[in-house]
Amino acid sequence: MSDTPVQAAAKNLDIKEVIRGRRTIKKFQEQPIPVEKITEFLDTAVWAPNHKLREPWRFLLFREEGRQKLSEAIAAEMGDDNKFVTTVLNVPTIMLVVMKEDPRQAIFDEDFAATSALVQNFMLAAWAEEVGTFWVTKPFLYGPKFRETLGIVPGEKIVGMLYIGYPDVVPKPQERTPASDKLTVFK
Ligand SMILES: Cc1cc2nc3c(=O)[nH]c(=O)nc-3n(C[C@H](O)[C@H](O)[C@H](O)COP(=O)(O)O)c2cc1C
Repeated sequence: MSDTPVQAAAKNLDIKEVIRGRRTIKKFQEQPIPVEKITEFLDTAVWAPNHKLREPWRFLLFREEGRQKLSEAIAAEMGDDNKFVTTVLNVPTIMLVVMKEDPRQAIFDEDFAATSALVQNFMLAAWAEEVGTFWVTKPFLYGPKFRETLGIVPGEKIVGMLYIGYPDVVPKPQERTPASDKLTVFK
């Protein structure tokens, strides 16, 4: 059984510290994250709220030689001299988060929100174990040749490409606007 909030606090798992401390990591150490670790983070991430428990997501993971396939997909869409063709060969682990697109707008929106919550859960679960992530969105993720090469079919949306690895450089935080500046309270 999971810990109660009081038990979790006793173990010193400070969720606020993890949320505030997480940074987008762009420079990684070379060694890849074991697949078992990624699966562990995902098994935490899938506890994201999702309406009717549709669990509208699936995942494609690229590591070691498998990164070649992702590089090929980018080249198929963008040509060989695009910088991402080589960038993805140097990132230790990359994951595409794919969502099923419901034709009904309201359900699409719910599923997109749920999948985004899953991505944040994943990044926090990883950060809590000193694993860094970078959520990347680029136009080629929408390209038909890129998608076809990877078997992503019409009716599926790529919500994000995540770079994953042990951080080499952790950037300084960029301060956030206090929420109270954007808060309207009706009382
Ligand atoms: C949906 C999404 C897409 C993003 N795409 C990019 C991107 O393509 N390039 C980039 O440099 N950062 C991207 N980011 C990361 C943000 O730039 C980053 O979260 C922001 O600068 C704050 O830094 P922090 O995550 O370290 O707090 C993306 C973030 C989100 C949520």
